[in-house]
Amino acid sequence: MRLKAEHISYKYPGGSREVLSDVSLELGSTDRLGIAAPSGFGKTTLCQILAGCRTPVTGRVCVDDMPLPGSGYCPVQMIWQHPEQAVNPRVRMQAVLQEGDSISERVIEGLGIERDWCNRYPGELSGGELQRFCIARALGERTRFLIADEISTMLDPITQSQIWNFLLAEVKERKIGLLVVSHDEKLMEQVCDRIMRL
Ligand SMILES: Nc1ncnc2c1ncn2[C@@H]1O[C@H](COP(=O)(O)OP(=O)(O)OP(=O)(O)O)[C@@H](O)[C@H]1O
Repeated sequence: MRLKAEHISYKYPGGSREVLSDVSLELGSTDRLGIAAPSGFGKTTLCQILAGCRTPVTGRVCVDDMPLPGSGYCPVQMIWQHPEQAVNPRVRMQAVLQEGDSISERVIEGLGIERDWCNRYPGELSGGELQRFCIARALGERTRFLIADEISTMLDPITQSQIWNFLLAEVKERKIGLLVVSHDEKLMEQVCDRIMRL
């Protein structure tokens, strides 16, 4: 499968400048692409457009030449930088996990999610524990492309390497195309097979 973004431009409503201007990229099922750029260059905005969370002003995003679905499960899933902003604070973690597609036990275990965490609310977990749930939620069975936007910035080095080791094995096994945004150049060199600079 192939994720394609063609000639994407974006300007926030009321904004004075274009945040993205004529950006194109392609991602195959076994690719691991890094996106590097200074702060404010539109990396998060681009991730949101690729995952169908934001509509570009011009250009289009397709999977195998078909536009992203307007409803139902999106094959392009995004993991957000701040997990506490990506979950409903009023629902227990078990329900958060069930928001997307079905999630295999292998994913739950591989991410080190403990059973009793599932009965807690988001505010009763650490940032790192919460991010594991967000990663699991993005790895539903129908996920074909994964967009990881600064997902490990808040994690300690050991947790960071556990999570990346699991993620890399998972995307390889399931042939999920991976797009990684990070300011950590060393991490990107280790995780990605090519890096695009905006
Ligand atoms: N909802 C919004 N409304 C208006 N402007 C926004 C909005 N969200 C982001 N911006 C602006 O768009 C620009 C790009 O933001 P974005 O978060 O995509 O950049 P980024 O490259 O991911 O930055 P960072 O590396 O700091 O996370 C910034 O100048 C930001 O202020």
